[in-house]
Amino acid sequence: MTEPLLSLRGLGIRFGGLVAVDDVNLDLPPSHITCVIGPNGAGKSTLFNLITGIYKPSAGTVALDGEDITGLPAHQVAAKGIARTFQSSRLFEDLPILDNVMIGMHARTRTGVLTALLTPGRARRELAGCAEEAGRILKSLSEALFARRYEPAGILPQADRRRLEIARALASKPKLILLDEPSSGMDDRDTADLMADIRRVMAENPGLSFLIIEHDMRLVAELPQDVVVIDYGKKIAHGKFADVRLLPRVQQAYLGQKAVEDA
Ligand SMILES: Nc1ncnc2c1ncn2[C@@H]1O[C@H](COP(=O)(O)OP(=O)(O)OP(=O)(O)O)[C@@H](O)[C@H]1O
Repeated sequence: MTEPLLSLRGLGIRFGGLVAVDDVNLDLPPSHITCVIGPNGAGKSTLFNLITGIYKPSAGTVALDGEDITGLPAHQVAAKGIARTFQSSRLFEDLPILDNVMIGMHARTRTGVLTALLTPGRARRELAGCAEEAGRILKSLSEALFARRYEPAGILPQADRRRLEIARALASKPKLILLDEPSSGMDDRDTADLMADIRRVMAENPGLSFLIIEHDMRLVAELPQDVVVIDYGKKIAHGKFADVRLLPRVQQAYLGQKAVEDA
């Protein structure tokens, strides 16, 4: 079997009396799309926060490409190769679209794009190189977004905001991208475009994997190779969506015990 890209062992965190993520073991291969599903409050976002160093685990380990990254602060996790987007959009609304992509490079540039953007005159050469690369990334994701690259990000509709966030994540040259509910607020057409974007990004970036929290079952049924189901902080299933959705434990998590008995 291929060496896992991401490997979680016994991962958990408690907030006072609440065990929000409980003893999660998970291996994700490279070049793979996995969706994380589960009822509201199951612990999906908390799992992302543990993987990306926003929370320090109470138990267990996180390894990327065989390297233990447990407990590293978020910026170091990003530099190791894990990028993410959030449930709510986190763009710099007043900055141009292109600059929003360049900010994604901050984790891996020597001077730091942020410093360079904020102190004109310094690190000009590095900044010019970054702008060129950011333009290339943007163009590969969307010609239309590239054409509007000097307009402020704040004017973009929801689907383009998501696209721009993915471009910004790509700018850090990640091995793994975590997307938190990327299709929220999208109609069917936007969701279909989003899936096409993700497939194209995968094809253009060999080895890159996605871990995606999603509630939209059309996307979950179509896009990932595998699905992980979380309930009350525990991983209760992992496999093909067609198989996982039939498991009584999964149906119970979504519908409740009574509905399963009545079905
Ligand atoms: N910083 C925190 N302090 C205390 N409790 C927290 C904290 N973060 C999350 N929780 C709790 O952990 C549990 C899991 O929350 P989480 O947001 O991870 O769920 P989720 O599966 O992402 O839900 P949703 O699908 O609604 O976004 C919830 O009961 C939540 O209230």
